[in-house]
Amino acid sequence: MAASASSSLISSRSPIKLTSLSSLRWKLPVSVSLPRHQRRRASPVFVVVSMDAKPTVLVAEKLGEAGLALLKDFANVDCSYNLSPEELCTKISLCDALIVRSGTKVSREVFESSGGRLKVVGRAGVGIDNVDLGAATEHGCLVVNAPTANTVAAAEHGIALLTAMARNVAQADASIKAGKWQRNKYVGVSLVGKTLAVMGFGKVGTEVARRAKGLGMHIIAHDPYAPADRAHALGVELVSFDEAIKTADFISLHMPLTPATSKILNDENFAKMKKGVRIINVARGGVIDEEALVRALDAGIVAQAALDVFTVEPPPKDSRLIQHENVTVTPHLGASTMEAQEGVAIEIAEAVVGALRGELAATAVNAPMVPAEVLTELKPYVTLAEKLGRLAVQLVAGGSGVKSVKVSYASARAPDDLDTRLLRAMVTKGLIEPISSVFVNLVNADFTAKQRGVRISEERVILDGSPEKPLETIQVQIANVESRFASAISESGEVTVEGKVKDGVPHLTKVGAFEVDVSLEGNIILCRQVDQPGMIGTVGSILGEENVNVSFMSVGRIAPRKQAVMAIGVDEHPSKSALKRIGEIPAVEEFVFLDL
Ligand SMILES: NC(=O)c1ccc[n+]([C@@H]2O[C@H](COP(=O)([O-])OP(=O)(O)OC[C@H]3O[C@@H](n4cnc5c(N)ncnc54)[C@H](O)[C@@H]3O)[C@@H](O)[C@H]2O)c1
Ligand SMILES: O=C(O)[C@H](O)COP(=O)(O)O
Repeated sequence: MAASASSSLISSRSPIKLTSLSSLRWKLPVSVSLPRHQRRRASPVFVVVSMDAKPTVLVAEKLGEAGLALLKDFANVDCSYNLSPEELCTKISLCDALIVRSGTKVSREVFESSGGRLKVVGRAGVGIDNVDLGAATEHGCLVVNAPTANTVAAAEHGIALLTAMARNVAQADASIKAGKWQRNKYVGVSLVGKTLAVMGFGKVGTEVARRAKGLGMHIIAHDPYAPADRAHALGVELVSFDEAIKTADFISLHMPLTPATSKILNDENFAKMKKGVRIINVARGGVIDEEALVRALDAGIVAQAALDVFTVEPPPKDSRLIQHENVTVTPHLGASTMEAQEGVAIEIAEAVVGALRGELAATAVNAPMVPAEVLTELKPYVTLAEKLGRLAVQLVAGGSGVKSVKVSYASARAPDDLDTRLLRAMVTKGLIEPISSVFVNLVNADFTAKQRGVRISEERVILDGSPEKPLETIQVQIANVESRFASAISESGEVTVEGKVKDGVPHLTKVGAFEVDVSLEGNIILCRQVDQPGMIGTVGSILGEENVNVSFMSVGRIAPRKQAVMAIGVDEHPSKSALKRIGEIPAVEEFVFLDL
């Protein structure tokens, strides 16, 4: 049954070993062939597709052969290049994954057109500004990228543009091919001793700095998020944005395109630069206001620019910027070396195949990343969290809207040592999936809860003792609702369930004020009765007669011969008549069947 399959998770960006988590894959299909209710029960926290049928991967831009071979071993691969937006939207409903470079816009329409089938978008490169991340998250679609394989290629291209620009290589080449010999016109500038400002001291920026140092340049860098010690280790000084652009002879751009960096080089900032500054851009065209750059070139503030990327790609043929004689351009070639493209193809193919298999995604862009060792430890608690969510919501009476949920984690660990994002996502999944048609995973859990107006707060209860286990108990409480099983309401008025992990197996240990102990491996019947001899036998025999296997029974009572709650774990779904017979036992005051 579904409960035997566990959940698949997401990890940190650092390379990780997945073997210990391979058992986390869901075996049940989530493909279109299954009835909806079964699909919901089988849906993992993270991904993805049927392990029975081959998934389909649409490769929408050219990808290196080694990557294609990896994909073909696992999936049906449809290589369709140069699709129009309409064609992409039509095809996508038949695809489980999509792989693109920077030339394909993966817009909201693409996610909407996929009808929920698209589960992974792989960006074969770094920049994900062509993917609508918000829409991906809302649709529970994981976005992965290949952030490392083209770093050196981009840095080398930056240096190529820097040196070619300084010595007018492109212009002189065009001139000589036009039959001219203009030695005086193409006198260049030297690099040694000049100041280069690296804007964005990430992977590419760092490699550019390293190489430019070898050319004898003085390097400064601006990056609000880069650690100063990494810069110092390379002999690079981190400075403010203004200081960087005011003092540099050369400015090389290496930041992502974000709302904060969009058109960051504009009229106002060009006016602050040294007259005769030279600009290199191998990041994204949109970080420069291109019209302002033309004005700065015309005014002589910017002596030269070397650009690999443009706001619109390809740029209009008659663009003044492209045609400007002091501008050197290449058609977004930064990542285009044989080596980088093979590397990127392998990196993205591995990420996409892994994600489709339900393994950890080390390069997830739109999901919280939880380190692999934390995941291994949290695995049984992840299942517990989902089951408690499922139980709690089924205890709510129809018509009561679930709006306010509190999840309490009791642990001897220091709060910083326990990452609860994954557990919160799983409680959310458990709460929402039984009452909706939404597929909830780690990618879209917070969004889905917010969209449905469910506020999930978290509380840490710090326990004394040794913090060997990550958690002692997880408690889920739903406030301001009525319950189908009155005994599930705690003294403080919330539907309350609590559980713990025993020998690696999740157990329900509390319902309302009643302590019980039942393994959360099958389904559960909760009965409130007057505590008296023979009750376990009576209920057990009814279930036996109805061919329902009882896996666990536990009774929690207020006091002997007073009210008690019996929790019965059952392997099968009892028939209506079995449940009716239990309800008719005179001592039974209320009962509920809970589907896990
Ligand atoms: N031309 C190409 O073919 C090509 C190839 C590879 C990468 N790129 C582009 O280069 C850029 C850098 O890639 P990367 O792999 O080094 O990414 P990265 O994430 O490793 O580095 C980006 C750095 O920019 C910094 N940053 C963010 N906001 C900033 C701001 N407002 N000011 C200054 N710095 C800021 C970040 O802190 C980070 O350190 C990206 O835009 C990427 O798309 C282009
Ligand atoms: O962000 C990147 O990785 C580069 O811009 C490369 O883009 P490309 O894959 O379209 O060459």
